[in-house]
Amino acid sequence: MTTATPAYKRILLKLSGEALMGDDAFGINRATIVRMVGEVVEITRMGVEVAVVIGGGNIFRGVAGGAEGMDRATADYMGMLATVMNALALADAMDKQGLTARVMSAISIEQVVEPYVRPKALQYLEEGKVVVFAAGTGNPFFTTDTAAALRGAEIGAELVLKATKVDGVYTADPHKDPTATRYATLSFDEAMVRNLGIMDATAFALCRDQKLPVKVFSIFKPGALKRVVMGLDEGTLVHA
Ligand SMILES: Nc1ncnc2c1ncn2[C@@H]1O[C@H](COP(=O)(O)OP(=O)(O)OP(=O)(O)O)[C@@H](O)[C@H]1O
Ligand SMILES: O=c1ccn([C@@H]2O[C@H](COP(=O)(O)O)[C@@H](O)[C@H]2O)c(=O)[nH]1
Repeated sequence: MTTATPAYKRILLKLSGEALMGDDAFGINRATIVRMVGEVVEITRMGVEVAVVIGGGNIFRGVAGGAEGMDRATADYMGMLATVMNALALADAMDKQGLTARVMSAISIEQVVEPYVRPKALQYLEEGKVVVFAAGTGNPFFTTDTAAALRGAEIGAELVLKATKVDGVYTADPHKDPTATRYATLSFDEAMVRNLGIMDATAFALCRDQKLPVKVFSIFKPGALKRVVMGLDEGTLVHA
């Protein structure tokens, strides 16, 4: 364990699936996942208990053409399965860097990964293992951001860290509007009223009701994850 004192004991890290692509058009970029896991290793060495919810955009958007015109719920199950693939890749990369990771799935595929059982997840976290939550909430019509809010509340995380491609919440999508400016902090109500597309309203509402703050930051900025965990000024804080 390093001497740096973290500001949080237990966190829920939401990793964007699209961030796993690195500069590739879809899929998982090996160097990118290795680098991201390296940052997770650093914060676990500080004694922080880490649970991860992984998105599926890197795989699911790659097959979205095939899902066009499909029944929405069926397409959503495909999306959830994509997150299981990402979770397996992430846990494998974690194991290779000396972390003990356990993947828990919200949908039952027991030959592949163990099912999500809350007391078991809590036990793993207390043992210092990283828990990777796969398959989102297990329900169609939701997102992995909502899964992050849900699991974060269930495990008693002190903060949800949304690790993404942008370095915070902007007045508009910065990829579409170059004049957009970044908030240092804002409330859940402001984020919902202004319809800021960084997270869906269901996720924001759940975090607001559970008084679970969210930090949005760039996973591409080296050291940013550690800075957030240290309580330093990084990204955007969304609060109740
Ligand atoms: N107001 C805003 N501030 C910042 N980013 C925004 C905003 N509105 C939309 N975005 C977009 O949201 C994206 C972040 O969402 P991200 O892709 O991480 O989410 P996701 O859909 O949860 O992940 P996944 O790739 O796993 O589906 C940014 O890349 C940015 O383009
Ligand atoms: O609880 C959930 C979580 C996800 N989905 C489906 O999976 C894809 C990928 O998740 P992202 O949050 O976009 O990374 C999502 O588009 C949904 O289709 C779901 O149905 N339920």
